[in-house]
Amino acid sequence: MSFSSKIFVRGLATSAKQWSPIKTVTIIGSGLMGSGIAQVAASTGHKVTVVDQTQDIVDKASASIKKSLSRVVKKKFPDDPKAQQTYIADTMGHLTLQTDAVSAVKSADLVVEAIVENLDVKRKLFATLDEAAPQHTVFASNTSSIPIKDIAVATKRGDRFGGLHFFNPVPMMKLVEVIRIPETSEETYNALEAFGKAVGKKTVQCKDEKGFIVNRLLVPYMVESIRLAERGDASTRDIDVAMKLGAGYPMGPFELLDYVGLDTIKFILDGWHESDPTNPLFQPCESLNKLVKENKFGMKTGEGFYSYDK
Ligand SMILES: CCCCCCCCCCCCCC(=O)CC(=O)SCCNC(=O)CCNC(=O)[C@H](O)C(C)(C)COP(=O)(O)OP(=O)(O)OC[C@H]1O[C@@H](n2cnc3c(N)ncnc32)[C@H](O)[C@@H]1OP(=O)(O)O
Ligand SMILES: NC(=O)C1=CN([C@@H]2O[C@H](COP(=O)(O)OP(=O)(O)OC[C@H]3O[C@@H](n4cnc5c(N)ncnc54)[C@H](O)[C@@H]3O)[C@@H](O)[C@H]2O)C=CC1
Repeated sequence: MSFSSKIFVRGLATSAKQWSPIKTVTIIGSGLMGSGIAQVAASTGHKVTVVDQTQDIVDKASASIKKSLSRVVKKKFPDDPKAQQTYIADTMGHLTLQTDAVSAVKSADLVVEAIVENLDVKRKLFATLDEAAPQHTVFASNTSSIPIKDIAVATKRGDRFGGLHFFNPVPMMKLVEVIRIPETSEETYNALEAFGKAVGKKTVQCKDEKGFIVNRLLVPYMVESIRLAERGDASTRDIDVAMKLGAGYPMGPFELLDYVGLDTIKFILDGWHESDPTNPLFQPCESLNKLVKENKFGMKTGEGFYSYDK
């Protein structure tokens, strides 16, 4: 191991040039994604604090994580209830859930933001955390669609800011997109990539452009799916069946839209439409807007393009 890498691995976070492997993680937002990121970080030995707005929300997140873990352990430790319970207890033992973001970042090596897909709310959060977090703390957003640089401007730590874009459901999806902005230091990028691998994911790197890789390619597919249904060319159900049986997708587009959350989808599409109003891909979708107006966000509310047992 070269001299520099020895410093690289052993060095304490005493200067911007050195970093320690990420051990303590704070996740802001305990919804679909934040709870999943917390789960995979805690189950891989990281000390995790998850923050949301109310105790009721974090209690729900705790229950959701336990439910997911109970599914994971059935496959991980078949016919071994003791090992199953130990895995769940160990994971939950690494998790703290609370509602105070400022205290939650005081000893964080990494803060991952997974709150609502709204730039102003993200900026406000990061500006507050930038004042509260230690100098060495790395910030990352799990945003689906907002350029990381547009979020990072709210802080004074562009060199310690990046994107960690996980996929839903986090315990099952093997990918995380690691995004850097021009200011992201090499040490920060390496720390983010190492964290992605440490939680069991395959990392890919991409530029800080709209939708990174996967979402940028999902847009034409999912937008055209809705247009196809709105034109009456096929039903949502048949479009889903067709893509699962004809293209081998695990979910059809409408199942996926309901799974992701129509509120999030609308935030994404509205944001891209605002930034590129003439792009035909980003034109508003009538059926999507109608469902969101009726608070039908998909699986998370029990009804979207389809209805679900809550
Ligand atoms: C109007 C249109 C506008 C478009 C605008 C722009 C759109 C751009 C895209 C926006 C996307 C935004 C989201 C984002 O940023 C990125 C994403 O995350 S995209 C989504 C990526 N994810 C997928 O594509 C998921 C595809 N689906 C699947 O992989 C599978 O269906 C899934 C794994 C979810 C479920 O598996 P399946 O076999 O289909 O069925 P089961 O439910 O029976 O599960 C089988 C098995 O798997 C385990 N398991 C499943 N879920 C979990 C979980 N949450 N936790 C733990 N374990 C889980 C479990 O063992 C299951 O077995 P059981 O016996 O049922 O327990
Ligand atoms: N849903 C999906 O499939 C994916 C979503 N993402 C991104 O992850 C982020 C979160 O998305 P979801 O988990 O789906 O949303 P969600 O709606 O399930 O969860 C968001 C959570 O953030 C909390 N929150 C909002 N403002 C907050 C604040 N100021 N402080 C603390 N908590 C706050 C909410 O109470 C809610 O629990 C978004 O940026 C989204 O684009 C990324 C990949 C996949």
